[in-house]
Amino acid sequence: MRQNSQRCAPLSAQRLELGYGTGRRQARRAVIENLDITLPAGQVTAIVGPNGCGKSTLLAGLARLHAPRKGAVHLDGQDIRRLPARELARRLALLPQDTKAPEGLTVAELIRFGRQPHQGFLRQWSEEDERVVKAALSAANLTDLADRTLDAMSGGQRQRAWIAMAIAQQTPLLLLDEPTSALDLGHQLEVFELIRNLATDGKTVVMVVHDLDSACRFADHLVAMQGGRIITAGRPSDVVSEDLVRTLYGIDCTLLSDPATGSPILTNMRRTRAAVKGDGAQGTSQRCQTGA
Ligand SMILES: Nc1ncnc2c1ncn2[C@@H]1O[C@H](COP(=O)(O)OP(=O)(O)OP(=O)(O)O)[C@@H](O)[C@H]1O
Repeated sequence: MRQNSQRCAPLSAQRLELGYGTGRRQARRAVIENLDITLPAGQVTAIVGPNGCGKSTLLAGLARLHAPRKGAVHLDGQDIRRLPARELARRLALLPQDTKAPEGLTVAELIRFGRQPHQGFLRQWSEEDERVVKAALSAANLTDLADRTLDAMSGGQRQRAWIAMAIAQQTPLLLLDEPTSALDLGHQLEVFELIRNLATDGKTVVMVVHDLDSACRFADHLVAMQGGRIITAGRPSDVVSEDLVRTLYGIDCTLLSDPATGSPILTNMRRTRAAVKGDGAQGTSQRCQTGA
């Protein structure tokens, strides 16, 4: 399941700096600073880290929603600033954390938007588009809800509809910001299995995830961020340690190995004394080995 090629790294960033605002209104402090990252092709990468450390900002920067203040993002070796918008949308899909759809839009209509990069003046809606939309509905287990309007659905159902739209875009690369945040345990598992299947089919998936156990179980590659920087990256079983959990979250824990999958799982969690006193995870931030 995890033997996919690393023949090329489709997405990477070099010395990336990202921040908010422009001109005089530009916030002085960058959110992401001097960051290098390479996302392994055909694999699932999970980006983890505490609230506000810059995960969503990084994902948006990788998808060209934020222009870098410094550095660059490369897709298959090309600077993404040079790619025409339609071409970028055929190669990379981003599912942001905050999604908004026009009132009254149905699930099927939303998913059809995913086909837009494949349409054109000479290329109208086709049977192939219809087949892809049906397959995306089925993959997200939404076939029975295809005609339901999004505003009449639960948060979890809506989240699956947006994932289906990203799937219908049929890009080799998917960037998913907290794709399971509104889902119950059963649907979380369903979405993570779907993500694994996408990687088995050769796609590269990058997801921001808060649940470290799920990140370890379903990702091949884990990137841990703190304060706008990557503090460690690699195979989950190589990089996740009790020290890392303490550094990131201000939590002491006992790390065990899942008897079924061998991936690290967190047990016996309690907040560190520093966290209880209000120092959060910051007091231990330098104790973890760095290196992305
Ligand atoms: N539109 C914005 N304008 C100004 N600052 C912003 C904006 N969006 C985010 N920030 C700031 O950038 C920093 C990183 O935010 P970001 O959303 O990337 O973090 P995150 O790691 O994804 O957080 P979370 O886990 O809570 O989703 C935070 O300090 C946040 O306040």
